[in-house]
Amino acid sequence: MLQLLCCRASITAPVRSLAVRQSTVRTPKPPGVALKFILGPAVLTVSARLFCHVAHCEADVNNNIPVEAVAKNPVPEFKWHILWEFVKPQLFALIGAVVLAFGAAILNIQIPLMLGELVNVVARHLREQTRNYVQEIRDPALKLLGLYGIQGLLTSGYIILLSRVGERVAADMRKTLFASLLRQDVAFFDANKTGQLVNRLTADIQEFKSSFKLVISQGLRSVTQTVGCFVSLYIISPKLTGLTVVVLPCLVGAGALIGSFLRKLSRLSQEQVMHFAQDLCYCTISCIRFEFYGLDKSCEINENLGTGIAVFQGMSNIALNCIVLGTIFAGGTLISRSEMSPGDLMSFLVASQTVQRSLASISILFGQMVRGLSSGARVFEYLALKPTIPLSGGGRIPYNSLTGRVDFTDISFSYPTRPGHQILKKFNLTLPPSKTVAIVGESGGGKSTVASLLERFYDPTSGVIMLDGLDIRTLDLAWFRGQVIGFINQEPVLFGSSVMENIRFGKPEATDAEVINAAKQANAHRFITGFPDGYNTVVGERGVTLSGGQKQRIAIARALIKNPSILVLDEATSALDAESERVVQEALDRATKGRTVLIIAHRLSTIQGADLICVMSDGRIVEAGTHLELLSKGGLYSDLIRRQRAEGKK
Ligand SMILES: Nc1ncnc2c1ncn2[C@@H]1O[C@H](COP(=O)(O)OP(=O)(O)OP(=O)(O)O)[C@@H](O)[C@H]1O
Repeated sequence: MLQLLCCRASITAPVRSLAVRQSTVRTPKPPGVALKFILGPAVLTVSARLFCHVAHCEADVNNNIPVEAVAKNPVPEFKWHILWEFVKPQLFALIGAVVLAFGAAILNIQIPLMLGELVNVVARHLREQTRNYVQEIRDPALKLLGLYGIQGLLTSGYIILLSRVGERVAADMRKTLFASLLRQDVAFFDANKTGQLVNRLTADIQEFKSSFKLVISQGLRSVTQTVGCFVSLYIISPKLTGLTVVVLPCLVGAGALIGSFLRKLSRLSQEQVMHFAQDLCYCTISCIRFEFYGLDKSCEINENLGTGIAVFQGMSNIALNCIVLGTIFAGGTLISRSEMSPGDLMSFLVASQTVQRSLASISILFGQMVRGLSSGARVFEYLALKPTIPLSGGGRIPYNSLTGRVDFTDISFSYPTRPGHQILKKFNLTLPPSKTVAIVGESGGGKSTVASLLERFYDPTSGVIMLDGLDIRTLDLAWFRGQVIGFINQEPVLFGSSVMENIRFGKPEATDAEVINAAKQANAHRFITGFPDGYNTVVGERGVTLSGGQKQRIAIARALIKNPSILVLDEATSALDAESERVVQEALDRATKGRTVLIIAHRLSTIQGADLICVMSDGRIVEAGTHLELLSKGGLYSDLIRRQRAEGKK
């Protein structure tokens, strides 16, 4: 699929032949891993983690965006209604996943309370030395075990469901985006880089899928757990919870201050790297010393940033440990006053750790969500694109009454990517039915542009192109390209399938007999049957296992199989050696009989038999006639002939 897209987007030739037919789940690194075992009142730890993480996160986000995009592209808007269209078919699975995740989160809230119960049993046993310890502990222990089991099952369940939803949504998005890209006209591929398109099909969709799964699963769990455990904390000990809430704003304030300083440093470092990357594009030897200075500066800022983060982590470690100590101290006081049991203290510490983990995970998820939304927005931007030249709709001319006469009337044209550069200026030309017209002229004069306009790869800026007196813009494009015009150019695009499939690409419903007949007309049958696998021979990627002349004859067969009324040959033999050219020319001579033919040629020797030869210069036709007429005129054409003969002798 991607190969097809690269093929379509990288050069116009493949685009033309196509146009004729028409998890790694990224788990965010937990910040402050060193603090893993700290049992601190969560809210307090979170502020530290949150701000520290934001600094990292910002650096990460920027690192993923190409310099060019950071500099120029505004982030497109995320369209929720488009996402809804993809999610709708998976709604049942999604609701199931949400319910299971919610259930798992509720059970997670119960676990600290159950642990507290267990500790109370142990403490009572120590205090009262009861003999039936096993009997007493069995029930709460089994309950806890059951809770762990159910929680595990629910977790597996929602992860399975969510990954199913994520994969299907991503696959649907990829298919729809690919189809949407294939519908675009050639001007779109002129303006957009292949890498960018492939990136949207792969990296952006992957990023969106990972974020989607992560945000729903962990987001739901974390929010539920945070709220639930907070309620538990309050129920266990309103006093301890109150203490926590008093300390919180101080820590959040300090964290915010240091966090904003670190973010500033991170931004500075990013800007430095960005400037370096941009400057490098234009850098000459003379400015290399300056660039080294830039690199040193960036290194210095990064070192400062590293030191800042390290100090921040160290300080938050100390703060968190002190808070655990403080909680145990305050809890111990409450226990000694019989206002709290040891089990309650245990529950408080475990619940607060759950809140701490959940809040830290929410802070990570926030960064992930921003990334996911911008990836999704980039994908949706291309999904919503409408081609300026629609592939279907419009009239058709019945085959029996189609004569194949083409008129270019007062055509002016500039490529959309270069609107100021006019290629054709009031260009006029008629291709009479069943006649061969050749266009010659200097390189870059606009000959291939005439063929592109006839194929409707672009529409003229002004003027009209008519088929049998009808403006081609009013005709059904799929019919026009698929049945009326056959196009053969210098670089035929073959796909890595069999010869049979490659020829059938011109007319998907063709029978084997039709394929063989087209191959015979194209002088290709003999060499194809000479292969051990005949028509089933696989031609290799882009036809690498065939010679230039063989590829060209398969392309001719592909064009002939649809029995087109008009044939466009754009430098069809110019890439071939003399022997291959002779064989291909023979095929072409046969193929052009009885059709309206437009030949664009470099080698003038190949078009001497044309009914009309037109010489192009400065965007219009300046001379026209047969070979002999033009020679006797002694104008531009005879000049070109003379020059080519002189070059041939060299
Ligand atoms: N896709 C495009 N976008 C912008 N400009 C283009 C595009 N394709 C061609 N051009 C420009 O249009 C002009 C005419 O190109 P065209 O290919 O029609 O010339 P040509 O006469 O066929 O040349 P040659 O004989 O070398 O094939 C050239 O200046 C070329 O640079």
